Amino acid sequence: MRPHGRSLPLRVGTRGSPLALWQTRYFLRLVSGFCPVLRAAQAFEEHAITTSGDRVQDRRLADLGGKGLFAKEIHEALLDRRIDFAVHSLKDLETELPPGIVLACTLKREDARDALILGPACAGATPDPADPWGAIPAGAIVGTASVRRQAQILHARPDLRVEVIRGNVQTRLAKVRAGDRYAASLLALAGLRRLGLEAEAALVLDAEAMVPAAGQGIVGVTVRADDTELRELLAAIEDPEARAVSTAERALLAALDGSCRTPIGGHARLLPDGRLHLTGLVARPDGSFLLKRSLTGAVADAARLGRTLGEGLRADSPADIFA
Ligand SMILES: NCc1[nH]cc(CCC(=O)O)c1CC(=O)O
Repeated sequence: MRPHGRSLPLRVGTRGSPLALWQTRYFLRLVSGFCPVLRAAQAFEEHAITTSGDRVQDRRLADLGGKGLFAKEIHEALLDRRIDFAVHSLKDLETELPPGIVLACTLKREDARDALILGPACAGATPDPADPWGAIPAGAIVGTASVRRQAQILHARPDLRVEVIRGNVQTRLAKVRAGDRYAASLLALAGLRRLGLEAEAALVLDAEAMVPAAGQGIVGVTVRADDTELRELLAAIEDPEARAVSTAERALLAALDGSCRTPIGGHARLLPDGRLHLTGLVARPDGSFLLKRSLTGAVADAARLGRTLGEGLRADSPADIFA
């Protein structure tokens, strides 16, 4: 397959962080491996785009009401035809895309789990998978900007304090290592692996102990809905398993319709028998309420599975969570 009559280079939009650029190059390797015309040195042009989310320094995205803050400027560039497609961390991409933009493909998932990062205050403690929080001293500060991680930590360890930590993966690791504020933090194992920083993880948290975010570890590519040529090309490199699990997870998220202030987790996996197993979590940010449930169903029903689980979780959560 080749993009007929298309002028090269194809322009790919991405955020500018080291992880975003890694993901973009990974995607470009995949497409060019599939399409010989795109193997030429000048076939692609990277457009690093600073998003509103990147400008947020010290606040929680939740406090800015910001769904889609990491993608707004990228969507605009796509609709304005300044780029041809865009590469995203799926977990940062809102469930409802702007009209005219589609999620054209999802790439093979990297590990979806969160990793525990321990600073000098936890030195000497040997992390125990059976008691993942045991290595963190009583009353210590855990740095995270994610209400999902915050709620699950505080539910397990109400004595801990959570403070916002921001910046890209490397910045956050440096802040924990400095040891002057945060005793520990949590990061997606996927990001650490892709940046060659997996050794920074003291422990990988089981997806049941710390339910990951919907789409975590999956790279998604968006294009204009009317760009049939690129949609076809991208469909060819789609990973069907990543599509199935992300469809279930994103339908769960959409059904819960939480704001960014609502701690929500969603994680699906394929069972050996080929069915889809989806776990969903809803909580209060302070961890005083936490509801976690799972459902199993057919891959063909991924969206319905997510919606059903989401609606059930919503119905059985106290009203203040969705207020
Ligand atoms: N919100 C930031 C973000 N978006 C995607 C990843 C990691 C990579 C991924 O989940 O695909 C991260 C960092 C983190 O949560 O540690």
